[in-house]
Amino acid sequence: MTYAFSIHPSVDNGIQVGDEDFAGGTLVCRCAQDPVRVQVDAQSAYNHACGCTKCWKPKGALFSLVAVVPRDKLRVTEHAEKLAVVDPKATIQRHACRQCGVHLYGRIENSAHPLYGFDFIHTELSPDKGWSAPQFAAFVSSIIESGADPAIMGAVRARLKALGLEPYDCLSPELMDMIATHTAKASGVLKS
Ligand SMILES: N[C@@H](CCC(=O)N[C@@H](CS)C(=O)NCC(=O)O)C(=O)O
Ligand SMILES: [Zn+2]
Ligand SMILES: [Zn+2]
Repeated sequence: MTYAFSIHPSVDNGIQVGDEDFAGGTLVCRCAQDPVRVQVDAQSAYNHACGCTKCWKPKGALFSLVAVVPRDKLRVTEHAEKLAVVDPKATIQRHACRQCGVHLYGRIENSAHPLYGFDFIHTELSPDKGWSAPQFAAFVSSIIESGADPAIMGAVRARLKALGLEPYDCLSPELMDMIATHTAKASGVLKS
């Protein structure tokens, strides 16, 4: 079966399973010369497709693939001088290569944020194999904000389901519950 759209090149032909024993690798930007390199000393978690307008997507893809790692397990090892924050006002500070445009990592600097401590990465930027597989699709309706025809949404959701990526219009229930629990504890509604 061929489709008129690409969810993402890493999943269009089926999803590769992750390796339980994988413990991290390198992310490399797309510059032919002097690429930015980021060392991640952890397996990724919560890997998912994100349809929002802010997450970096390869050309032609409707979705980004984005995962998290602990922020203390990520460090820029080469050409940090090429990085710039895409939108300094955003919750997630996305550090992109000014030359080739890919986002090397996103970081939350507000320590009160429910997802503080997670850095956001795109494992497709790594030559290493074994990163955790995408599990669900988030912010699916948001692809319309990037120009997707609303008429294809039924087909997009059906394709995501067929790939095993349950579509949600915000984050997955597990993550939404985690965020709400953090908020309820911060306000005192729940005991911490
Ligand atoms: N509909 C909006 C949704 C943006 C959004 O809320 N993105 C989520 C998923 S990445 C988020 O957590 N954003 C925080 C941020 O971008 O800093 C869009 O597509 O721009
Ligand atoms: Zn680059
Ligand atoms: Zn996103």
